[in-house]
Amino acid sequence: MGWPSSVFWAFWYILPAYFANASPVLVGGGRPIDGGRVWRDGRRLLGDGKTRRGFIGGVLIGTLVGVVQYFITPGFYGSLETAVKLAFLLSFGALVGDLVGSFIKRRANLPRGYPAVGLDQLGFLISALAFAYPVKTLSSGQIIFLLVVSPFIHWGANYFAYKMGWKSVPW
Ligand SMILES: CC(C)=CCC/C(C)=C/CC/C(C)=C/CC/C(C)=C/COC[C@@H](COP(=O)(O)O)OC/C=C(\C)CC/C=C(\C)CC/C=C(\C)CCC=C(C)C
Ligand SMILES: Nc1ccn([C@@H]2O[C@H](COP(=O)(O)OP(=O)(O)OP(=O)(O)O)[C@@H](O)[C@H]2O)c(=O)n1
Ligand SMILES: [Mg+2]
Repeated sequence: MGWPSSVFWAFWYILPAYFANASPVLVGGGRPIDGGRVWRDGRRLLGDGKTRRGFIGGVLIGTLVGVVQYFITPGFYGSLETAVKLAFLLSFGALVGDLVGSFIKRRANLPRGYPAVGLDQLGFLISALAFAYPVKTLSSGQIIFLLVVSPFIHWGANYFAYKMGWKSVPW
């Protein structure tokens, strides 16, 4: 594979995780996953920014993106079943990583929405890659590429969402 094609397939592979991570901003809200509960340090388990609707909506949208991707490039996935499994694991993994990130942020006494550089941009990605690994993975070069470029895309996407009035902070 030449590098333009490696780069393309790396983005194509990770797209469900990107969608899953971005969707809660638009579809989230309502009851927080932690139900308002506090940890033994007296602070919220996850906080009000992690809602059940955002989580479920993100997993559904990310998985749906995988179905669409299958019909565009069936050869990349081999079967619809593989595409759905992969997209589900990438989406679920991304959102679990997002929850772990919030758990860590609350333990560090960072309020909801406060930036944690590294964690915010890479937590969801590393978790998505790990969950999806058993079904299909990328070359190590492609993984390193995603780790390097995703923070910039994440910042760009958040800035865009802020400018659109979808988020109250540009991170
Ligand atoms: C259909 C429904 C209801 C929702 C679709 C959601 C949607 C618009 C998905 C876009 C998917 C996508 C390709 C997103 C960009 C990739 C990415 C890593 C997103 C991470 O999500 C960040 C998200 C939440 O941040 P959090 O981790 O703190 O929770 O931010 C929300 C962003 C959006 C809802 C807007 C999505 C942004 C765009 C469509 C614009 C994308 C702009 C860029 C990629 C700029 C590129 C910049 C550089 C520097 C290259
Ligand atoms: N499982 C999720 C994840 C996100 N969101 C929505 O998406 C917004 C942005 O997500 P994120 O930046 O991950 O949350 P923060 O509010 O920054 O909270 P934290 O400090 O815990 O990361 C949240 O405020 C919330 O409205 C949601 O409803 N459910
Ligand atoms: Mg945030």
